[in-house]
Amino acid sequence: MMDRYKIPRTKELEFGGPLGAMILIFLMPATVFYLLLTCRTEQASVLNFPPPLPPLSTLWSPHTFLLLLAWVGLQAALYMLPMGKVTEGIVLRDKSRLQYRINAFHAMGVTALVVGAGLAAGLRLSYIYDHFLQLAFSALLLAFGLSFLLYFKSLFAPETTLAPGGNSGNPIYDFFMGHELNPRIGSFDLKYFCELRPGLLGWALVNMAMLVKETELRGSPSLAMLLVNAFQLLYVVDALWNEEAILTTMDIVHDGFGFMLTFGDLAWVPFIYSLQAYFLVNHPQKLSLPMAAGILLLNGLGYCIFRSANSQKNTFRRNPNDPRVTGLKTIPTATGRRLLVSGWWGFVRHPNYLGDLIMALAWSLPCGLTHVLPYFYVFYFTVLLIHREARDEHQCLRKYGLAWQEYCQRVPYRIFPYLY
Ligand SMILES: NC(=O)C1=CN([C@@H]2O[C@H](COP(=O)(O)OP(=O)(O)OC[C@H]3O[C@@H](n4cnc5c(N)ncnc54)[C@H](OP(=O)(O)O)[C@@H]3O)[C@@H](O)[C@H]2O)C=CC1
Ligand SMILES: CC(C)CCC[C@@H](C)[C@H]1CC=C2C3=C(CC[C@@]21C)[C@@]1(C)CC[C@H](O)C(C)(C)[C@@H]1CC3
Repeated sequence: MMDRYKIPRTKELEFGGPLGAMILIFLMPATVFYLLLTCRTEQASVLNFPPPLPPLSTLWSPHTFLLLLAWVGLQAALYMLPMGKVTEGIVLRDKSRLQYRINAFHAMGVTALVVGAGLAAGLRLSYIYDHFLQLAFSALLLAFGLSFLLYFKSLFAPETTLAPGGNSGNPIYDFFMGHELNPRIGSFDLKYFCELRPGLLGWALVNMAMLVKETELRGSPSLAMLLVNAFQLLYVVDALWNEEAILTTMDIVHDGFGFMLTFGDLAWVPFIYSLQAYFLVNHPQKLSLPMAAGILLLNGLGYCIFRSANSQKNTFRRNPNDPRVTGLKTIPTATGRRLLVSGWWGFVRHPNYLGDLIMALAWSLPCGLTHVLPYFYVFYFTVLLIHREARDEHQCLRKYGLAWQEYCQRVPYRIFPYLY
């Protein structure tokens, strides 16, 4: 009986299989340090030879490591507090459904109070800027440590709880992709916790620290820094407010919790997504008011597309008879679910990615046009979303077959209308 629910071996390997996974395990941390070190140089040029990595003895600091643990510990404690509602995730292969506490937005409120109280008591937020490399190194160690523990734990997990995308049988590949789908300690869901809280809130805190540092150095925050902080804070607040929506994302439904997501959540997001603010501390940019207004509009446009596309799909998936979506055209599929073919989802096949990419550009533009480095996020994110789109198409074709082919015919562009 249970055999029916066993997760089959992963046959189609992504990221170039075990070799690609091995390369990424080294490349992701190397990219973080390369970008942070280059960003600290006066020229901040990607054309220059990479600055040398400081000796390990200066990167490792027990104090910053403890601070990082305290931050993750605070977020874990807030996650466990009985505030907010409890909801169910999607139906799993063995027909069970896991329960999730929805309280990330509350956690953000309490975190703001804790940080505010700390500031009032004399806490120097610019400590984060001053110890940025040490903090990134601590996050790297934490991500490696957690990934090893997760892989070890997954070896004892029942076969029905493995991740469809991380069950190849190759230890390196499964370590990278994540062998277990929803690793939990009791009711504490490690992947769900890491996906939104320590990293996303950490990103917002890092940005704020950069703003404080800039103010300490130059007397007041620049318009460019204020825009970057405001745009990215909006994105973080939006993610926490719509916490329930991540329960249907590929990361929660398909991908295991391995090095890719552990490092992505705990190190890549807070230290790479904050690169624009880090750059602005030492490379001040003059931004005219009309330019700032243009960037503001661009971010507003991106956000509107991103939010309304995601909300349209989430509303439709939760209740296809909701009056907000009943006017939209759909295609029936053999699974009983329908596909939206008008509204945002009739414009391109991934309108939410389009909005996200427009915002990515708006986050980099305040850094001016003289440097490539602050545009790293735009390049990386374009590659990530094109790759993600291909993975999703593949899964949708398997799920919906002919109906998906009809959808692709009726909505020919994937992300960029008339381009791609
Ligand atoms: N900032 C960052 O680093 C990142 C941000 N993101 C953002 O996260 C958000 C979620 O992205 P992601 O999880 O990749 O995918 P999506 O939210 O786009 O979900 C894809 C799923 O939506 C459903 N779907 C696709 N087309 C239709 C349709 N026409 N009608 C109804 N349902 C449809 C399918 O699932 P089903 O039919 O089973 O419901 C498909 O698998 C996006 O806004 C993205 O930009 C993502 C990655 C990184
Ligand atoms: C560089 C590696 C090869 C890949 C690392 C990927 C991760 C950094 C991202 C994978 C999916 C993510 C999501 C978000 C952040 C980045 C990672 C973890 C997300 C939490 C950002 C906020 C959004 O509103 C969201 C929809 C909640 C995102 C979900 C996916």
